[in-house]
Amino acid sequence: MMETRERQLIMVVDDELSARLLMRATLEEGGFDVVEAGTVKQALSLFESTRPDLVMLDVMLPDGDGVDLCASLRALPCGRDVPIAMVTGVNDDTSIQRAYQCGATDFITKPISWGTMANRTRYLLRSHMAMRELALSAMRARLSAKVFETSNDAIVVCDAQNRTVSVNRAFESITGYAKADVLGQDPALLLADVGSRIRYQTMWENLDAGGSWQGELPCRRHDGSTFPAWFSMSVARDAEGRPEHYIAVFADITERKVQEQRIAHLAFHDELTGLPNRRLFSDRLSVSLLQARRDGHALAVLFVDVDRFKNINDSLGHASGDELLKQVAQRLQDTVRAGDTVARMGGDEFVLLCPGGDSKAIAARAQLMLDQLEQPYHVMGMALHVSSSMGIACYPEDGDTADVLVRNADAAMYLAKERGRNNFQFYAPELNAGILARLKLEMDLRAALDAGEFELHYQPKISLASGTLHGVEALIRWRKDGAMVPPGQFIPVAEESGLIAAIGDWVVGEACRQHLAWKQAGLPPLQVAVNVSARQFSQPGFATAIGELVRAQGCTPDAIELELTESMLMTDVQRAAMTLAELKGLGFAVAIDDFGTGFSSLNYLRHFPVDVLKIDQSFVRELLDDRAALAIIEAIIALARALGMKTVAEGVETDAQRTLLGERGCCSMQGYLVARPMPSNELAGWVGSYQGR
Ligand SMILES: Nc1nc2c(ncn2[C@@H]2O[C@H](COP(=O)(O)O[C@H]3[C@@H](O)[C@H](n4cnc5c(=O)[nH]c(N)nc54)O[C@@H]3COP(=O)(O)O)[C@@H](O)[C@H]2O)c(=O)[nH]1
Repeated sequence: MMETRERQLIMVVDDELSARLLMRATLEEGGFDVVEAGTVKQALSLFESTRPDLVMLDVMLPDGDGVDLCASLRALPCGRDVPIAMVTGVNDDTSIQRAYQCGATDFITKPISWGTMANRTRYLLRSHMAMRELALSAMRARLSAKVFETSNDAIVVCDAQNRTVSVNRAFESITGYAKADVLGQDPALLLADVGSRIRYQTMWENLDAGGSWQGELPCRRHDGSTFPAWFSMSVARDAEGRPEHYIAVFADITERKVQEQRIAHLAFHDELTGLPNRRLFSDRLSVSLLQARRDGHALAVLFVDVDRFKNINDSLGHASGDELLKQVAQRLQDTVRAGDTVARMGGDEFVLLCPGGDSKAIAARAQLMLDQLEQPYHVMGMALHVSSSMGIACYPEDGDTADVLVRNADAAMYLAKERGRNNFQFYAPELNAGILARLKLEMDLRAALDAGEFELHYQPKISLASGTLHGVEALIRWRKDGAMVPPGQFIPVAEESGLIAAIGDWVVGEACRQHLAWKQAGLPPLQVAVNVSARQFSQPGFATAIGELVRAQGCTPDAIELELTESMLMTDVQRAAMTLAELKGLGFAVAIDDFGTGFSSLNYLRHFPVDVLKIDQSFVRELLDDRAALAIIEAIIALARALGMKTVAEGVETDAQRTLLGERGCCSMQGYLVARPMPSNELAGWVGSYQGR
């Protein structure tokens, strides 16, 4: 209210009208505005509505006591801070005493000196204002002192000559200096070294130019230990703009620096082993390549992969796997020379950068490393025998960028795996993308078998005459990274690499297990047909081995039908005939798959103890449109009949195909018309709902 008024407002409270009028006239003439009240009641209401800057209050009022009114005004929120002058008789000591207790500011004694009244009022207002400002600045000073003392940051105040005039408690605890040690001193005594003194100079230049500065300065404590400090410096100037005080606020940022360093370390290092990570390795390799190019030196990149690491991780747990990786990392570090870099690329893959050296020297070092890596590891109380494989790419012959060298070393590592693991291979340009993809697929296949990523799907086989279900064909599937890989994409690779033997054994074992499971679940006896690869069939002792495998599962061989192809039998007819005889002797059923597509000597066929000829789906597909296809099917059916064999038509997709096959005397069929291959858990439901059509 006061700010918006042009003249200060005085409230005069007196029961005598003449006294009020006189007071009004005097004050208005003296430059004030005046409001009047004659009673306590009027005074209270007028005070609240006008908020005067000063109150002149007579002690005697008709409806109460002026001293009580003073107390009531003070009790109002807007009355706490208004000067109240009591107008009283000279000898009224008791009233004066009481009035002071009730919050009166001053006294004007009667008879009133009207000539000095306006000046007296002005003085009253001014002194009240001064008192108020004094109280405010005292409060601010108390606050500043409190902030100064309780701040967690150290505060140093220096005079214009940069002599310390004040420090707070945080300064003492951070630096270990007592206040007495530093008063009058240049705070430069805190600086840790020459470097920080140079920065201190820069700080002064900035401070003089801009009035403030922020930055890091390494400092030394009283006990000689050092710490990084973050400073905020400012200048307080006098009215003429001359520096009066320099104020430095600083914090010990040791902890923050440790955290920052940790974060920076993590960005470039592997958390498990502490080795440089892919990013740092790539940086170092790029720098080394620049040097090698400039100096005409060679360098080698060695890619190391722990053999069968997944097995260890899966069987012994991740904690053991981690421990093993840490030990591998340590051994690699122990074998490299100063200037080499060992990094972890992720998983069980490590990579080394070895500047200089010819391929002979690199080979010797690679062998040394492999020897070290092959020594037993002691993990969680166990001795683990683990080897590693290594691929090497050299600059300049195998690439001249970091990416290419690492990629080629990786490719060479796959070759080392392919060549039996626990060896190193140099990159060769013949290791092109196609070969690499195949090598990778092969490695993945090995891992898939260990990881249980294969599953069997089953396709029902039904009698064409009765519609009854009499067996299923087991077809392998690979569940890789959530997607299903069809066998056509991996069986050929499994065959070439020899992995098919292990996969084939798994298929037979799984088929037996499932046959028994369905039997126990009350399903009709379902003979399971499994596909046998040429490589399996040609293995010496195949019949005995598969017989033992089936019995080991608790099955009899008649639960299994072995599907072979014509070409398998025709490669070495005599051997094939003997193996077939053995298989038959053990009780297995045998079918010739895809019959009619390969080269068969019908003469030999009569010596093969085979139960079923499977008519290839290529003939079935053409059956209705191509007379030749129908003729071949009729011939196969006739041949089978003559030799006492059954026939199964594959890939039947339409009713017309099924009808025609039935009319021509084919015994059984399988195909999408009846059911697609399905997982074992779906088959039980399918059997329940199958109507036998
Ligand atoms: N050595 C092993 N070989 C195996 C094994 N499991 C499968 N295979 C061989 O892979 C080839 C491809 O098999 P797949 O992709 O499973 O295809 C089979 C059927 O799904 C498919 N089929 C069945 N009915 C129909 C149909 O109505 N239409 C249509 N277009 N396709 C159909 O045909 C394939 C049957 O193959 P097969 O009876 O074996 O000739 C394949 O050559 C398999 O032999 C394995 O465990 N080991």
